Amino acid sequence: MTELRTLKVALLGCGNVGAQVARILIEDADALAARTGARLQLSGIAVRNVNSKRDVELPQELFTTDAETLVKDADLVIELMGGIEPARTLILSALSNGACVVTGNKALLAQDGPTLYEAADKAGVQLSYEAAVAGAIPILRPIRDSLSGDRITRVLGIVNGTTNFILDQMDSTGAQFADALAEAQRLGYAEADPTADVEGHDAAAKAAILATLSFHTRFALENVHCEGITSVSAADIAAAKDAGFVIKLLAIAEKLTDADGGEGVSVRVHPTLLPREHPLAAVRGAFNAVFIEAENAGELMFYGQGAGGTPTASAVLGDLVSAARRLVLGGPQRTETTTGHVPALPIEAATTSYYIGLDVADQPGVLARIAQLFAEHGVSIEIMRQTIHKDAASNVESAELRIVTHRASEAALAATVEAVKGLDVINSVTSVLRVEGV
Ligand SMILES: NC(=O)C1=CN([C@@H]2O[C@H](COP(=O)(O)OP(=O)(O)OC[C@H]3O[C@@H](n4cnc5c(N)ncnc54)[C@H](OP(=O)(O)O)[C@@H]3O)[C@@H](O)[C@H]2O)C=CC1
Ligand SMILES: N[C@@H](CC=O)C(=O)O
Repeated sequence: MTELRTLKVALLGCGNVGAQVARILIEDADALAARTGARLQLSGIAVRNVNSKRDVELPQELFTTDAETLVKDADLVIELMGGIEPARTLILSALSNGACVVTGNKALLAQDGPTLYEAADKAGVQLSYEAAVAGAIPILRPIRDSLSGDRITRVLGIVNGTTNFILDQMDSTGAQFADALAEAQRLGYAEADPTADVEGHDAAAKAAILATLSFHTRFALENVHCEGITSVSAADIAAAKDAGFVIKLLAIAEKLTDADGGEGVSVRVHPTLLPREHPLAAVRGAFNAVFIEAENAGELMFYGQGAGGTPTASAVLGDLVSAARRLVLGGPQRTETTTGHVPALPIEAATTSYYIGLDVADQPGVLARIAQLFAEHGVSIEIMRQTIHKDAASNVESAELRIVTHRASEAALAATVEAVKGLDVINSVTSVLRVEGV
């Protein structure tokens, strides 16, 4: 039997994901060699502190704090440190040395992707990042390869496991936000700084990557309208539940055509109400799901574990085997193709349905006045439901009004809400949330 070639693999980071990647590289070495046609030898693991306790028991001699030297001698580099620096410099150094790089670092890709893609192209090596979007779900390769002969028109997804876990816990068990976040951190779903999750920045980075691949045009983080879940209250969740909805943090990238036939792409992340029977409403815990609409394929849905060390390691290993196979077979490495030039649209260009909760005086003619105001602003009402409450102490009755609109522009909705607030019969506007799937 011919001796297999050995490829040296440098691992940068040994946290939630890195530790599982190291474990699989060691435990499944023979199977990976058989699939790759080369032995993937873990040559070292760069960390901040070589003495930290790890989730997995690994040979101590593999650990180093000298990432620069480790990278210089590698055929393949896996970056799982996170953050911008030193990850960026180490990846650029690896690429310029001719190593293929696998990363899960969506924050870096969304901030400085073009520099990295260009460096990979220039060096003729592969830069892969399946793990950067939706954890274990194979989503980037299907978009880039399987759908490359089609035209994607819309991508709609739950792409952050931490926020889906938090919203699901709040909805199903009545958990407090802080407790649910602490549990997501304990389970290894959250980013090192969980602000990136709860403020929507992690989902926005993923939305930029999805939009870039789907529309063959580079979209950066500043092209993504981003709202996180910190403003979603327990009362919003309860009201949504009562009205037959569930709140999810959605990432949306869709091609829009204006009245003059001009095309653009709206990329946005925000909390969204979904009817409980909608397929994305059934995505629980840290699971993710991505819907794709394409002109010829129609509707596709991808579902699986969106966060966590072991599921994410699966995506990293898939990229590693694929890059190693190319090294074994020879020939050019895959390069990025961003041949399109579709402009990014501001949030004002997006249209969506809205849920509006109002606390109103219980008086005759109130509903008609409100409906009239919506009509005057060009916002058409799909559902209007009223529930009467009586304050036990004062005996005063008030009405809770729940309105779901047809699709309207952000600008029309904002103007409507402002006008509604000015009506003397309105006690308060209790929620304004976007709605999909009605
Ligand atoms: N967790 C998840 O579910 C997912 C994470 N990702 C991405 O994967 C990457 C890794 O995530 P995760 O494993 O959760 O992160 P962790 O915070 O758990 O681990 C980070 C690792 O990188 C090391 N590290 C950090 N900074 C440095 C530095 N300056 N020099 C040397 N080593 C450093 C740390 O060393 P030490 O241990 O010594 O502190 C640690 O081992 C991130 O980019 C994340 O966004 C992608 C998909 C899912
Ligand atoms: N923090 C991220 C990890 C995976 O990308 C998430 O919660 O989805």
